[in-house]
Amino acid sequence: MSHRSVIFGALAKGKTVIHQFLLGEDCLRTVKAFEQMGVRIEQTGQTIEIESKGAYQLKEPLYPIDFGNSGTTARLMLGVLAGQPFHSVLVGDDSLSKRPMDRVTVPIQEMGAQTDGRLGGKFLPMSIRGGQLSPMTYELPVNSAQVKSAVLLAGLFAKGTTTVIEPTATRDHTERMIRAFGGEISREGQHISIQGGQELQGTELTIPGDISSASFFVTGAILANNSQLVIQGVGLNETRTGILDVLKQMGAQITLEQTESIGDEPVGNIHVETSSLKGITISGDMIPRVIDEIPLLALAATQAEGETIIRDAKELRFKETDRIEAVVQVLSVLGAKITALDDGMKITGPTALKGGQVSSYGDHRIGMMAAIASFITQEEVAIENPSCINISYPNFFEHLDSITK
Ligand SMILES: O=C(O)C1=C[C@@H](OP(=O)(O)O)[C@@H](O)[C@H](O)C1
Ligand SMILES: C=C(OP(=O)(O)O)C(=O)O
Repeated sequence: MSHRSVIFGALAKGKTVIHQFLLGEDCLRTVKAFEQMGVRIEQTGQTIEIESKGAYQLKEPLYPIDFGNSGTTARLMLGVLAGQPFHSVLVGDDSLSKRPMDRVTVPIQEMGAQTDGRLGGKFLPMSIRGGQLSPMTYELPVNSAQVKSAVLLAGLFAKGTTTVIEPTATRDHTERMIRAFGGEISREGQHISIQGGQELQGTELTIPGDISSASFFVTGAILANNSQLVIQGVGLNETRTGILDVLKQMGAQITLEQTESIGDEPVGNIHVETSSLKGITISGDMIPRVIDEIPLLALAATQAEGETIIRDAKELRFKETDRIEAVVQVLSVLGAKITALDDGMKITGPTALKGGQVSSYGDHRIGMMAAIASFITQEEVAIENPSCINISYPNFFEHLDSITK
């Protein structure tokens, strides 16, 4: 959510102040992107202050914008740049340069943006020249909040109403944030509509703790012996709490205490303790609600009684790395009984895990999953290239130390 708040703060007129708990590299990439377009942004500790003249006053960037490893930032920014009457170039790291961008360029081209990129226009490095956009109705061909958000962002610049049809609900932070910045967006069933030409207004907001980051410790506490943990101030938006629902279905002792709402987002404390798990099937509409937590669910499944089957999750193959292959490789090295399926994986448990040397595959979520696995392995787990964890969770090891002491 933090990169989204920077995007909306930069598009909104006036001053925006964002307070947050985690400041990942992906958020800082978004800050740099807008600085290159003339927006004044100051960061003091965990607070970001943005002073913007609004969405129509951005300047043409002189140099390529580097999105590093962040697919969300690159894709959402394609939606923003589609509405800008200038040329920009987008680049990323090795992983991002291999992730499909046509899922966003197809709809924004139809709205009127011109894009080109490597390998027939599908990959970064990519150039985009935006301008006057026409609205469209777009049915998402993949369950992706990133694509939904990019089309809605482009829709802010189109003349008329843009509608995204979402067959399966995906995270709705973009929609909630548009409202937090004074914009209007409506939802009727699977149709989400936005009127172009709205001017967003700067605001002050606090970003709740990220449930995907909290999930590492939730899973660790369930698997470790004799543990009890309370994680405070976590965002409990129901498009994101699938991990808690699935773990509970597997038998985990988790209770939630909603303490407040920050803006439109419910926030609360998660209480969790050591639990015995059983295998289940995870598929269908649940998948978008757990998409980033599937590596952790696979780890949990190695300790669950019986078979866990994860299906309908082919999107995992298009993340920072092919997360189906990466999870299967890492957990196999540690001794799990796990096999890859075309659109998921199958895990049989419980299996005692041994230690070993595993790769993070340059993927923050794989690196953190391996670190949590070490809670239950007989020997040490050595993780190659752990620095990728800074992408979403720079103080992960500090927090890990503090809860394991
Ligand atoms: O919109 C977002 O912030 C994200 C949406 C998800 O991607 P998709 O919706 O494309 O699957 C998720 O995997 C990604 O880490 C962040
Ligand atoms: C931030 C993530 O992904 P992306 O690179 O798609 O933004 C993620 O996997 O949590």
